[in-house]
Amino acid sequence: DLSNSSEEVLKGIVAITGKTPIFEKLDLREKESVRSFFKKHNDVSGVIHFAASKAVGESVGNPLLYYENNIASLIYLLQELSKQDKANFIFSSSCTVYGQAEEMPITEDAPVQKPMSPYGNTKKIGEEIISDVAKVTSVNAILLRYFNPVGAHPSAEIGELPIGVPQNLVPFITQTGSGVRQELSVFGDDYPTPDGTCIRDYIHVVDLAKAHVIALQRLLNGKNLEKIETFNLGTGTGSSVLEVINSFEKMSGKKLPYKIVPRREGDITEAYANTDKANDVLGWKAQSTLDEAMASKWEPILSSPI
Ligand SMILES: CC(=O)N[C@H]1[C@@H](OP(=O)(O)OP(=O)(O)OC[C@H]2O[C@@H](n3ccc(=O)[nH]c3=O)[C@H](O)[C@@H]2O)O[C@H](CO)[C@H](O)[C@@H]1O
Repeated sequence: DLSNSSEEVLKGIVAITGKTPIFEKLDLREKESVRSFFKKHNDVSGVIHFAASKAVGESVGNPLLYYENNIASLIYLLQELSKQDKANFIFSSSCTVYGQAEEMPITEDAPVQKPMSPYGNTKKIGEEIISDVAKVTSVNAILLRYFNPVGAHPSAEIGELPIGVPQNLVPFITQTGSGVRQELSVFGDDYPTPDGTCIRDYIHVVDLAKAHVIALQRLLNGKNLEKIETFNLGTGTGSSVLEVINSFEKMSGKKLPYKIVPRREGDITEAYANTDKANDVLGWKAQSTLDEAMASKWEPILSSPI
């Protein structure tokens, strides 16, 4: 889900633990390979689980791919982890579990709703599986509900480079800005928001990555820890689609060709986070503004080979 920040997370883990992570390719959908990995490495102190698919549209067309990739792999991991005396698990969840929340900003206590897509449903089901397992096993888990991750690492070595036509707003903007795409479509300007376009909470991937390092530290430290904890990871600020476009134009100095088209099915009007719990309990706060995220060095990423 967040492969573009895993390098940052790994660097953080090295800094915290002083240990070099083991790099090993592993197919989590293969129960036997998960089992043999844990047999070989019986001293795994924590797992951050990023290995999931995240394209909403693709999940509607191929739900079983999503249930296998996202749910089967999670079950195999938890089966092995729960055999350990002590196990720490961090899950990439999503604000999609809130659906269209009634109140903004959204707190972690807001009711979870059945998501509109199989992708979203894998996040909701994933959270439920982890909670059930954590209640009766050695597994301690932190569920991180990401809002909308954007931006790239300053090294420009990691960033978002979707294969094919991007479905998400920011990669579509950067590709339009660089001329790969001719024009951006804005999905609806008749929403009940100040400028009529949808509102989201865009969080810089590096801020998001740092939250994982802190969450892992919290699990390893174990102080005042509950078996299962949930945190919103957002900036706390909502931005409309037109505001994101304006920010990109300001930071890149490029004019972005766009047209207003009808609403995209399944989009909610607005979602932005109340981040008090993450601020207070994790001691984490997003540092980057939308402008800083939009100023990410995305050009080298776009021109790099897939
Ligand atoms: C409901 C749902 O499952 N949401 C997922 C989707 O969030 P979102 O649907 O919020 O992310 P997105 O980047 O696809 O869209 C953000 C906003 O931009 C608008 N837009 C998007 C593309 C475009 O070409 N033109 C345009 O106007 C869109 O209508 C929305 O209002 O993807 C995210 C991945 O980063 C997360 O996985 C979210 O869980």
